[in-house]
Amino acid sequence: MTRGMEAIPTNWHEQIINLLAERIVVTDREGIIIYINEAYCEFLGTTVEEAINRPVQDVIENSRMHIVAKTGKKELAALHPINGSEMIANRYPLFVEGKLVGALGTVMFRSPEEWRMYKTKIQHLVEELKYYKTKVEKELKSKYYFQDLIGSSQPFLAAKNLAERISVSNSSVLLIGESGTGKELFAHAIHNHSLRSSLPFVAINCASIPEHLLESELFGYDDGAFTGAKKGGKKGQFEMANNGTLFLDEIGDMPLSMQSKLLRVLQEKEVQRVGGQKSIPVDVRIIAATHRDLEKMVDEGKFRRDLYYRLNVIKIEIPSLNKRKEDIKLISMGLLKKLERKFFRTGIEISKEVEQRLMEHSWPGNIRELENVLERAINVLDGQTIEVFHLPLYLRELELQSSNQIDSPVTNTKPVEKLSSSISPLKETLAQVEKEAIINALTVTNGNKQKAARLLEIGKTRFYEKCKLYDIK
Ligand SMILES: Nc1ncnc2c1ncn2[C@@H]1O[C@H](COP(=O)(O)OP(=O)(O)OP(=O)(O)O)[C@@H](O)[C@H]1O
Repeated sequence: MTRGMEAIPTNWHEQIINLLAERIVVTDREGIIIYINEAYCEFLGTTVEEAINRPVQDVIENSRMHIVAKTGKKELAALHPINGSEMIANRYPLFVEGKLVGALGTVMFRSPEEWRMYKTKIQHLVEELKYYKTKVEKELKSKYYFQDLIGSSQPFLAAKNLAERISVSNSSVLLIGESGTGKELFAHAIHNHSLRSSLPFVAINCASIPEHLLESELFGYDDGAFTGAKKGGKKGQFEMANNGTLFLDEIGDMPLSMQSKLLRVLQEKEVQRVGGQKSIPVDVRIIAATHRDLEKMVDEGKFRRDLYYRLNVIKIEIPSLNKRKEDIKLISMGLLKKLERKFFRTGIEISKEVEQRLMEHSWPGNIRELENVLERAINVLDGQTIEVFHLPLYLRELELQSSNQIDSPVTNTKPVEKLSSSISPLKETLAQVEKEAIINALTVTNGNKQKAARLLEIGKTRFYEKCKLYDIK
């Protein structure tokens, strides 16, 4: 029995070829057309007789067939403008007995209508893909640069200069600083200044992920690793950050069991997905951050010493805002510019008295708190100048060191009756102060209860109880 092409009668060949691709052209190595079908010629407004034996670029506008016939490199699904339409062309080199002899070209769509129909069908898929691509790019891209880090005080510049200098190295970085001092901003800037800047920057907050999910978040999981696991498994943050930077925020809050697993990955430079057998190599630069005293935690057995040494290759301490008060004005100006863009406003200023209050407050929530204070002020501001009455209560009632605006008990001249009427039972006053402190802490932390509890230095459970007591949502 005959098998293969020999079984097909020769006079069928042309029809079969034409059915496979309505427009087809074949050239020799020099790009001279040796075959072109009628459909193609009709579309080009020529005839087979006129086209044969002519250089392909003289017959088909924008053709690259002569190039493929020379390079031997195929070009698939290339956009090819012909007669004002964008056709999709495939160009293949032809090899006979291992020798490049010419090229074969096909046009994938038989008419612009056909292309349009197809295009409509795939258009929404393309748009969906574009949407997810931008989303992923945004999430995996670091947003801040060193020029976004405002401050000219000596301790801040020392931290910033050190961070800039060590950006290019691959060593692990440990950022230490109170909440809201800009640790995340530093991490972004270091990545953006490094050789990995065009590669992913993945940030993970170790405190905000429930302990039982942290492992699969970091290392991913394989198909069927646990009930509810996504089909086909899921990449972990280590794999997502491959070749780039992984920012482990709040590393001090990582449970001890996870610390050992993290250490293993850092030592072996490979991850194993939850429920998986395979080791996946990863090349990731680690930037870790915490507001906690890791050395003390190590001494207390709450943080692994070996992991601490591994992370603490380059330590950068970011000064808290009250240690660089000379930066407050500059930072406020920078934040106002940012907020003006957000609120579509211009020319906002702060009054001298507000400036003084900003200088005298202790800023437990650091720059995040300052940002929230200014944002709140803009929200209630009708004119251009932020005045004291635009500030939150705790700043309005701040006792100024260098002014006599608020009467001190010694110089107080209010009548006794007036004074006694303003005095409430101690229990009530204390409750009021407690309530305000909680509200302020929540303002400073953008409503993050865990962080607020930390600022107030009370446990989470007590914090929640107090919120319930004072009806704070
Ligand atoms: N030097 C700076 N110049 C301008 N803005 C800053 C600076 N540092 C921090 N910020 C702003 O302050 C806010 C808090 O910064 P960031 O989130 O980086 O702090 P953090 O130390 O990581 O806080 P946390 O420990 O609570 O996560 C952000 O909105 C950031 O834009």
